[in-house]
Amino acid sequence: MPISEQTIFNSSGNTITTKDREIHIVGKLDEPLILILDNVLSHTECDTLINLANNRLQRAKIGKSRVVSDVRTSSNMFFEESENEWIGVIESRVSELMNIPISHAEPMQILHYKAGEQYMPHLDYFTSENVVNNRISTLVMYLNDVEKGGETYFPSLRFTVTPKKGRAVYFEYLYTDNLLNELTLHAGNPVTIGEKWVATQWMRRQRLRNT
Ligand SMILES: O=C(O)CCC(=O)C(=O)O
Ligand SMILES: [Fe+2]
Repeated sequence: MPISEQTIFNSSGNTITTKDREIHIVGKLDEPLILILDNVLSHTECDTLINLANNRLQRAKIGKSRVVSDVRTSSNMFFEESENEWIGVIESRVSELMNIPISHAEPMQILHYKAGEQYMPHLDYFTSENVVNNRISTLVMYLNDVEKGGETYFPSLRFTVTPKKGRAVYFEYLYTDNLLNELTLHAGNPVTIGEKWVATQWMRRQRLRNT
């Protein structure tokens, strides 16, 4: 199939050099564009994100805001915009990598899956009519190695990404051909052994932040 549509991400070459890091493209699907990127985060950054999130997840669990859903059985939390130096550094790297200004970024999400937990197939963009400022791209960053299971799976493409500490999977869904957008349907497979931590960054078409 000839490649026809323009992408947001400029993925030529094997490495992407951001201001503070050399990121490696270790796998790629052309259309819809899906990239597997290694060395997006250092191990120290992964550990720090997990530690910062861990306290807040535990607190969230006893709050009444915790809704039980079958679609996603994992627990989540969101960091405030650049709430500390770690988040600030990671957000600016991610914005440079995703080729979208940080003002278009949603708050970074942390997800924690225990053994048996999963995220059923879903699209990251909103499909209701008249959506303003929809999501356009996603970066899922793996914060730990998962002993078994927990892959990110694209069922329509039959494409699987194995979690690895510091690795990320990138995909975008701003195609004119909506079929390409729909092909980004994805799931977090059940974690079979161990646990799984990810950080998700979603980008919007237009500005979302005031800063
Ligand atoms: O956990 C995963 O592998 C996928 C996470 C995801 O789909 C999301 O955060 O939107
Ligand atoms: Fe998702």
